[in-house]
Amino acid sequence: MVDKPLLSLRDLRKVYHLSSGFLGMRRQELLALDDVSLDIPRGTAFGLVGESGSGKSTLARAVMRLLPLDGGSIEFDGVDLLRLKGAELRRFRSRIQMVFQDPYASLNPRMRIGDIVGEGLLVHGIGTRASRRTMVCEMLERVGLGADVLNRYPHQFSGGQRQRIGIARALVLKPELLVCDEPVSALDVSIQAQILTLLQNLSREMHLTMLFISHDLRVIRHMCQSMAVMQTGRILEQGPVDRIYAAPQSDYTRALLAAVLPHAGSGAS
Ligand SMILES: Nc1ncnc2c1ncn2[C@@H]1O[C@H](COP(=O)(O)OP(=O)(O)OP(=O)(O)O)[C@@H](O)[C@H]1O
Repeated sequence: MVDKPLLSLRDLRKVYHLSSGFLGMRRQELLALDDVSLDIPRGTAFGLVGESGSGKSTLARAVMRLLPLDGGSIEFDGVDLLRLKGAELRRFRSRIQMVFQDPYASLNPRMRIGDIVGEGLLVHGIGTRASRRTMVCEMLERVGLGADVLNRYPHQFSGGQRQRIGIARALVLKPELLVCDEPVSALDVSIQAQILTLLQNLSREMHLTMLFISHDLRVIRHMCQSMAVMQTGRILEQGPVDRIYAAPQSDYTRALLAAVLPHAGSGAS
């Protein structure tokens, strides 16, 4: 029997309303998600690629329930996420966590690392003060940082280390779904592979399901089993990564592939 997907998106629709002209009198609409549907099986990584402005971050924010939608449904572990409110929604929030693109902007500069990583545990009322500290130290160790960082501040760390802190903050809650929105694109190339390997290892050890957003097709191929290609709010094609790399269906995907992998999809292996 095939497992039900952990995450199922059906016909997601998001319209941004933009004001322009004199006193913002002219209203324009931008369709950022245009009937987006996809399924992510439990324990797999699903890649989302597309150029800047194609709607990837909008999709991520919608899954995190950080943004109201204009249509569609989000089912997580068989539950309609868009219907949840209050305490029920808070419970679900700990099961879906996010790693952000910019480790400089996404960590509060005035908070100590121990408090940043432990904040989710506190908010969700998990553990005692002492057990939260233990969980935070263990998680920091798993991302390659020692307990000596607990009382330090984000500015004392490099970009790669800050992203490790962002990963620890997300994973200390032991989520089932991890949404990674361009988690390495703000980092030096030399650091990117280390962070991707860390995410891969933790994902395996913690049985994570991942929605992995990137504009870099090489990163998607490295990390994901299936993928979708987005353009102007629509999914152009989706399927197993190997199939899309070997036989892209759309000209847009072919062009994206040709830009980074000159031999992909050309029939050559
Ligand atoms: N808050 C907002 N208000 C109005 N328009 C927005 C808002 N957020 C995003 N947009 C627009 O919606 C479209 C999709 O943006 P989104 O950030 O989701 O794309 P993206 O694929 O993640 O791009 P990037 O890779 O640059 O982050 C873009 O045209 C963007 O300008």
